[in-house]
Amino acid sequence: MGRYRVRVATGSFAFSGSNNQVRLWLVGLRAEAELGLRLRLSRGQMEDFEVDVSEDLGPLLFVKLRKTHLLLKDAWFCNHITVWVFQESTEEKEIMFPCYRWVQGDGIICLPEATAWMMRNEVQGLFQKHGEEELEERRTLYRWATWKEGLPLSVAAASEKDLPLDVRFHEGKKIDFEGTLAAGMMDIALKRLYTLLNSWKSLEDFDQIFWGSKSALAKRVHQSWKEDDFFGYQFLNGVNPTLLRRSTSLPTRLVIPPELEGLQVQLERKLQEGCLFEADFSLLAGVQANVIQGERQHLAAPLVMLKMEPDGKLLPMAIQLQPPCSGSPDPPLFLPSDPSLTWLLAKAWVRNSDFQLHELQAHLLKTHLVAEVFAVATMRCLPGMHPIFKLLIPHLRYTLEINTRARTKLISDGGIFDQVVNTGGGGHLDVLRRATACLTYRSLCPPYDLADRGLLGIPSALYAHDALRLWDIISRYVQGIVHLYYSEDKVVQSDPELQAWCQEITEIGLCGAQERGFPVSFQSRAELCHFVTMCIFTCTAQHSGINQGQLDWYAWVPNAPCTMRKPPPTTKDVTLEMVMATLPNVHQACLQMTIAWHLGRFQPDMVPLGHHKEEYFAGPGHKAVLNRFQEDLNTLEREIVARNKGLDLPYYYLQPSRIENSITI
Ligand SMILES: CC/C=C\C/C=C\C/C=C\C/C=C\C/C=C\C/C=C\CCC(=O)O
Ligand SMILES: [Fe+2]
Repeated sequence: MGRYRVRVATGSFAFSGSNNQVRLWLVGLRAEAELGLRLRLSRGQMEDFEVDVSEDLGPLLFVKLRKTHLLLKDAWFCNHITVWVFQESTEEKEIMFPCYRWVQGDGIICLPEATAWMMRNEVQGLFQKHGEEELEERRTLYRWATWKEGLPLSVAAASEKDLPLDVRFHEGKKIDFEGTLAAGMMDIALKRLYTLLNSWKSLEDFDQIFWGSKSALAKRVHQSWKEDDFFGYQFLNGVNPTLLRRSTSLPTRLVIPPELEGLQVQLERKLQEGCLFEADFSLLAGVQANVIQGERQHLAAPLVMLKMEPDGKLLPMAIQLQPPCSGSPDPPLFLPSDPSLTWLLAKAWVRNSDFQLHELQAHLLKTHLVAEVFAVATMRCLPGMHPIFKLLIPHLRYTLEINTRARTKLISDGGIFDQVVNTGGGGHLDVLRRATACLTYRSLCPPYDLADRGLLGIPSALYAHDALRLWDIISRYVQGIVHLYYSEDKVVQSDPELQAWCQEITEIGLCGAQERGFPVSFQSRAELCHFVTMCIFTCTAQHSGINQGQLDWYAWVPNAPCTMRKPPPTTKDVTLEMVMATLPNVHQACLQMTIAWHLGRFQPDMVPLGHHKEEYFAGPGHKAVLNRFQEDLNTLEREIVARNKGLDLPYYYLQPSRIENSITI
């Protein structure tokens, strides 16, 4: 009683095709019919068929798929099924059934049509029921686990092999990821061999391992790392732009000895002028340092005071390496006027502390682990036809696998942190715990975070500028989509799946983060938009801003030493021997360079922000919103490129074409 054209689209990456047979059914409101097609599921191909169906199916609701095999199971990646219904008046009506999943095993997969969510209360509750069944299954596939107490929950998986195929790396990504690591290990072997024959006594000796692939900015770091303005610059626009604050008073931990009265006066003057800034690493105070191959490493918890010059340069004025401690003499203040090696070592200590807070707090916790909570909650709470699922899923690609790998190779017992980082051996977990305990909702939202840190309206604060622009662009995109589906606040309030998702993130995934400003429900469209903007910003722009700099700023090891092998200086007598005995040894330095390159380099299969190919939504409204998003991103791209042309040091981590659509590395 009807004629249909059916298109079956197979994914285009390796192994997407399949030799197995797939059976297809069209499911309408009144009846369903098997199509009896013989599909050739070739990678990257679309196959079209015309079929006649004798029953009256009524309006089409679902397509059902079932893969069967004789001997060999061969998973198939289905992009989507599209059906055109021939109407009486030859006009065709197109109906989309997005899939973008692996079809494995011989279970039935049921794809609701793309606009199902709008009709969930109609068609006899069939969509509703489908959504409930889907969630029931997903809740068994994606379970929460406590990897370590005091950290956000993670996905239950002992290794990446335990993860569902749909969230695993595709073959190309896996080969690239594992291949570059292997190549990096070869590099290390060669460098160690080479340095065996040479001495390791002066800072220039680090040149012996400073070869292989490195960026132009890394070479500039090599050249300029000792300069004070270069040191200051990194707090604004380096690998970790998240710590600096404008001072509102002199920090209480800053004890200025009477002989430095002049410094006190200067600090107070800068404070009054609004040009005084601070970077406080107190979170590291008292953290146990690692023991690497029997040698105790050391940690500091510095405070750096900086002033901003009229030309926008940020210059360090004083460094206190440890907080004062009752019963001990006051910690010394290191100054730019100190002997040059003394000052250099004090700055190196700050850079080492920044490495810890950057990697553990800004990078791992505030992008990777938080994004994982969004990912698991999304899989558990939002059915595939839910608009927020469709909006977020492209921004969650590969995150569960990269994080699972981090838990088994990077921050695990015996992992990279234990091997070469001074917080390793458990201290790193304490830092993560402390950072989790003070993680606020505001700190994940640049308009608030930058205001709280007093960093608005500073022309030389390029991260801040670009982050705000991106926040606005993402926010407009989110609002565009949300307003298509939520006509008023009441629709938000009465969406039980959405409310459960919010609650699951805050109360379960983030372990009771409502105390730190995270919402447990959404009362309005605006609250929903703000939260979803935060999710997308975190998974895209923020991660790119924090991740890419590893390549540039961590390749020249003295600029950001992964460990310190001697205690922080307590006097100003510093020799070159002390500096070299403190900085990482050859092996530690080599491993840092390799991992920084591995994690910071451009990802070959990267999808730029807003340019995913999957089409989960149907209809012109959504297309227009997405086009607008892409145009806004292009405009920002041009602005940043033009700005950077005039800069001595370009800032490109938040250039839209370099921002990945999700956390994949
Ligand atoms: C110099 C960089 C040193 C440490 C990097 C620290 C934190 C990075 C934070 C998040 C990165 C997330 C995931 C990366 C996961 C695994 C790759 C790392 C090492 C793999 C080593 C291996 O597989 O043998
Ligand atoms: Fe990362």
